[in-house]
Amino acid sequence: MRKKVIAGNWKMNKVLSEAGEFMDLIVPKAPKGNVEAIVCAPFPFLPKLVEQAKGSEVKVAAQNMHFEDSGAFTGEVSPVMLKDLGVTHVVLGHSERRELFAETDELVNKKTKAAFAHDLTPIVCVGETLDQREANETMNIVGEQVKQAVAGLSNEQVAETIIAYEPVWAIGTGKTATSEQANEVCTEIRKVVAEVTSTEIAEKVIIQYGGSVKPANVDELLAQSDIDGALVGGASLDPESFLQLVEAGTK
Ligand SMILES: O=C[C@H](O)COP(=O)(O)O
Repeated sequence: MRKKVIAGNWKMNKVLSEAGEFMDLIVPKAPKGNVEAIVCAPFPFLPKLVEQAKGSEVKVAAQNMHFEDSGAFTGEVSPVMLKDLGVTHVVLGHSERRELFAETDELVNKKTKAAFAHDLTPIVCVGETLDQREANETMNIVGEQVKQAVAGLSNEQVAETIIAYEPVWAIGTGKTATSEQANEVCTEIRKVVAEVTSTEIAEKVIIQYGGSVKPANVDELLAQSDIDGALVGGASLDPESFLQLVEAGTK
């Protein structure tokens, strides 16, 4: 049975003291077992959060990174730096990065390869816009994003990649995809992964759903056959709410 992975993506929120208080609250209470809790925090908080998470099963992720190891890339953060800090995961190709910072599938692929080169687990985000859904393009768009993100990876690396399906129209809008809609696309993603690797590999891949996930709807989403977790924005900012979401992953 695949484990459940609940990742809280804080986006550009909190200050260092608030981040520290959050970790103080969740680290001792986070449930163990077949669920993984990941906090995806802004870069300046990462060293402190990694320190606070030490000895626990809570993992700390970055929300982005550059694909090069080092160099003249003002304002960027490299995979080498993240690894050195003790970060274990990195969110790549979030729709806000794609939309607001012009990230392409090709760039996401370079970053995904760089993550594996430095032993970081990528959480690769894919998802369609409302226009694309209404034009019946969801499966093509999402399938293509997945194929391009994992192009050139070994089967073992694909098996280790976490894929987060986040319909853009459901992010921060309060509009959750129905659990059936979400599962339909997650099932398609697993099919695409099987096409480019094998059924065995596809069965191992963790596929999260993201988009207005909250304690009130998480159980139904996690009960779906191909949804193995959640990438949560707004509802991950409050420690009690985040703990409830992680707890839901143990059921
Ligand atoms: O990375 C998280 C997603 O963008 C979902 O955000 P949300 O839960 O605030 O809709």
